[in-house]
Amino acid sequence: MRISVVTFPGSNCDYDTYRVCKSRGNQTKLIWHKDSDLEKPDLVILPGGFSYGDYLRCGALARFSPIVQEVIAFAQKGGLLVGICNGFQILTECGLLPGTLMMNANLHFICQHQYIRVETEASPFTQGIGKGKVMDIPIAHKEGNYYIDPEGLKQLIANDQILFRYCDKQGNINIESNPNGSLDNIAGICNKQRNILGMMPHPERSATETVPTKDGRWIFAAIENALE
Ligand SMILES: NC(=O)CC[C@H](N)C(=O)O
Repeated sequence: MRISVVTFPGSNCDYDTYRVCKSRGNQTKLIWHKDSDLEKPDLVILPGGFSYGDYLRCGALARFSPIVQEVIAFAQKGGLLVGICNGFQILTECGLLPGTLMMNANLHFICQHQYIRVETEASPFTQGIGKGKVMDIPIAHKEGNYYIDPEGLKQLIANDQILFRYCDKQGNINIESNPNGSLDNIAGICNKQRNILGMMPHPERSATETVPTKDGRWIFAAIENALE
């Protein structure tokens, strides 16, 4: 499949994401944020990093980059769009995903291995992985504390939009297995139409032979199968 990975000034996971996508046999391109052409992708990824230095609020300035209009148009036509970490923050800033990502509860940047649980298979990003599957996928962020108002949370649950929750090795979801204070241990969600994924953990950092955990590959494989 054809994948476009967008680079913003300050992105630092763009090349990792590019490399993983390419190594899996996908035709992959890096697209500069000032470009206005996504080059006909099947999947667009907004990678992690510190776009515009995280000034103001993570993702708040990146949403004004020229390419973002193309990304929105692509997603509105049903194209598959994934925002990882800073990419997730940008998607909430654009209004493509509901809720917001606040400062971590402990006010620190957290970089660690993290277990997350697949909450539903009903999405192109999780199909075939298995509901309840526990995956070790690293996190690295300071503003990953997901929040949405009570009505919004009700909608997310009712529409089965919560794809991943933070958990422990056994899959238990509780305050101890919540690294950043996220409401309801939410680690990743999709939109109502189910073509946009935002997640704080980094699947691209756990998808190659050279790293100790490879669970991110489940997510790339699910998307590839969905687009086959
Ligand atoms: N790895 C990332 O994408 C980090 C996102 C953002 N800079 C934060 O610290 O929250």
